[in-house]
Amino acid sequence: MTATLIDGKAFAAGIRARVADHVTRIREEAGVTPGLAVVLVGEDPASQVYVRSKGKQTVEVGMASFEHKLDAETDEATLLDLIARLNADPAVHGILVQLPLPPHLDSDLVINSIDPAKDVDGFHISNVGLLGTGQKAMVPCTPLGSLMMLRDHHGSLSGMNAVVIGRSNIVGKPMAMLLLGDSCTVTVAHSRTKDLPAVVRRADIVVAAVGRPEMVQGDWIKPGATVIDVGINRIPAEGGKTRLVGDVHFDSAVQVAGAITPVPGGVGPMTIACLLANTLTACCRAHGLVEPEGLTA
Ligand SMILES: Nc1nc(=O)c2c([nH]1)NC[C@@H]1CN(c3ccc(C(=O)N[C@@H](CCC(=O)O)C(=O)O)cc3)C=[N+]21
Repeated sequence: MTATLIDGKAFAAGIRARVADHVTRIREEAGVTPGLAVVLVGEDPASQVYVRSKGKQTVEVGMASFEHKLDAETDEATLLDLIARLNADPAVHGILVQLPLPPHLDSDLVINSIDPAKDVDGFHISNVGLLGTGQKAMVPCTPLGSLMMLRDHHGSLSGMNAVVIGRSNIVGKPMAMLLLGDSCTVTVAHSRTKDLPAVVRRADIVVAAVGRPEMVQGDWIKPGATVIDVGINRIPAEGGKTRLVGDVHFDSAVQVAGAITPVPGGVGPMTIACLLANTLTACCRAHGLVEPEGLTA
């Protein structure tokens, strides 16, 4: 038996269509256009590609896109000054500072200087605290997109055993909070976890977010489990080319799992779709407008 493929690319297109509808509606009813500002420091080529595709999709759903590219040597005061201006700009409802920042910049300080109401990444300490206590927050995009696919596939997640592999602030920890919020029994595994394969074998839901290409093997997966592969790793391929793989060894896992997300075309497109959804949500909250349904946690 082979697993059902969870098509993140198609799912994300559906979310963008719903976002676009709601954007039209609030423009007609309230004369408001949501705006997303993306700040990129330095010239990492992968980041540039990613920022360009976010900008394009932002415009496609009818929102305003503001891109700020600063050179790699930008000092902290200059970056904080830009964030202060974006915080004060009524045309900007969402602010994303592309991570990682160059090492001379303190990313915690930078993120915590963003107005929490505009923090569409959900990385500000206020949003982390709100999510952790079950209050209305801006929810990090990758975990939110992963949760949407899980809810869509299963209906209720209540009582399921979920194992999150990875404890990062951007994926592992918020993913664990969201799964707990949906009444899963959650285990957060990481590089020091003893007998990781045995821990993963207990899971009805596996979320792999470690950043190690193809680490999770098919024989670690409980038959019928749902596997969400958050990894996006570029590895060498034949003929001097490269290819994208996840943190899960897809060819072996697909034989055992009940459902699995592919890479590319799984979590990645959902991350961007949720960024747009969060920007719309932030805009609606800022203006006291009706929020779109089913696009938040
Ligand atoms: N503050 C901040 N927030 C982020 O959300 C953030 C960030 N910084 N820094 C960089 C990472 C990376 N990231 C991706 C999102 C979508 C795809 C994506 O759509 N990938 C496609 C494939 C793209 C390709 O072919 O290269 C896919 O998986 O199908 C990839 C990477 C968001 N990030």
